[in-house]
Amino acid sequence: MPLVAYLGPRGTFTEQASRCLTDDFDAELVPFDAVSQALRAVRTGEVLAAAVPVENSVEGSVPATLDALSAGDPLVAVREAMLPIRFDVLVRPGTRDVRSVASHPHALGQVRGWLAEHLPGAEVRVSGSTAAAAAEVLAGEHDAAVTAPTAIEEYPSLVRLAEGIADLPDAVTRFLLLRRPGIPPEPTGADRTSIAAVIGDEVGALTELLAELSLRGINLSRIESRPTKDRLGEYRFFLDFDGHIADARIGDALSALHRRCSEVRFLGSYPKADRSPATVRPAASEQVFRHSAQWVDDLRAGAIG
Ligand SMILES: O=C(O)C(=O)Cc1ccccc1
Repeated sequence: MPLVAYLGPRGTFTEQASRCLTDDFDAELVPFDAVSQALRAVRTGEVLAAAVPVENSVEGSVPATLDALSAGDPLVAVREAMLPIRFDVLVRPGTRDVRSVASHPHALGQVRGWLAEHLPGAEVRVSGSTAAAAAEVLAGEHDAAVTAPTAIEEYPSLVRLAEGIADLPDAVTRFLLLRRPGIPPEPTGADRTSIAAVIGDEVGALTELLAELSLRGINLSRIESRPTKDRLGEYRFFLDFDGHIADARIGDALSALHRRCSEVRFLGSYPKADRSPATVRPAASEQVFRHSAQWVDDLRAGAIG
């Protein structure tokens, strides 16, 4: 049975997401302590794929995931999942005074208001994941953990101090299933393409990169920058846009970016979790692209334009 890595231990949001991401094949889910370790296991071939959190509607991107995607051998996303996010607070039975509370940074960021109101004196500590924080509470390292609602099933000797909390009730986290590069999943008409691009430190470089997309009627759904870590002021841009590399307008835009950027990494074309079809302007449709490419071919072959 293929192995699929996830950010563990058992009981994380990513474990839940990994079940959605593998619901069309039999997979054995294997927990790893960090996103970077899960991705390393994909790169070495120890596992087939890894489920990782990539961004949240409240806290933004997960930097550990973006960094692990841009360093090391390339990986590509083949599926995405969205999970609504609410949290429980778990403590050891009999805990009266909560002096420390731990969780994954993205969880802490989404309950900041609740913590300030209900546990104002507690020291806030960062753990590798929400479930790692629960394990650490069990071991007596912290008094409370902010966890996924499913975590109590893995830590039944802890009790809920609070249930279903979130500063913003409609928070959603997006997860990706990443594999070693291969033929992308078939286009569905409701796909997303992700890339990471490094541009030169020149006037208008970012505007020109974005123009390559907008001129071809491509809808950008995310842009995020991370330092390249090579030199101060140099950034890698993570872009998500509607469409599939098999689409003429996307292939055309990618080849333009390849000419323009000092580095472009293809991070996959995969079906969007919400299955919302891409809206394509008439001038950017497959048919129009094919027709105009044919026109150029005909001219080259000596036809009269
Ligand atoms: O720590 C977890 O449970 C994770 O899967 C990472 C995470 C943390 C907070 C919201 C979404 C994902």
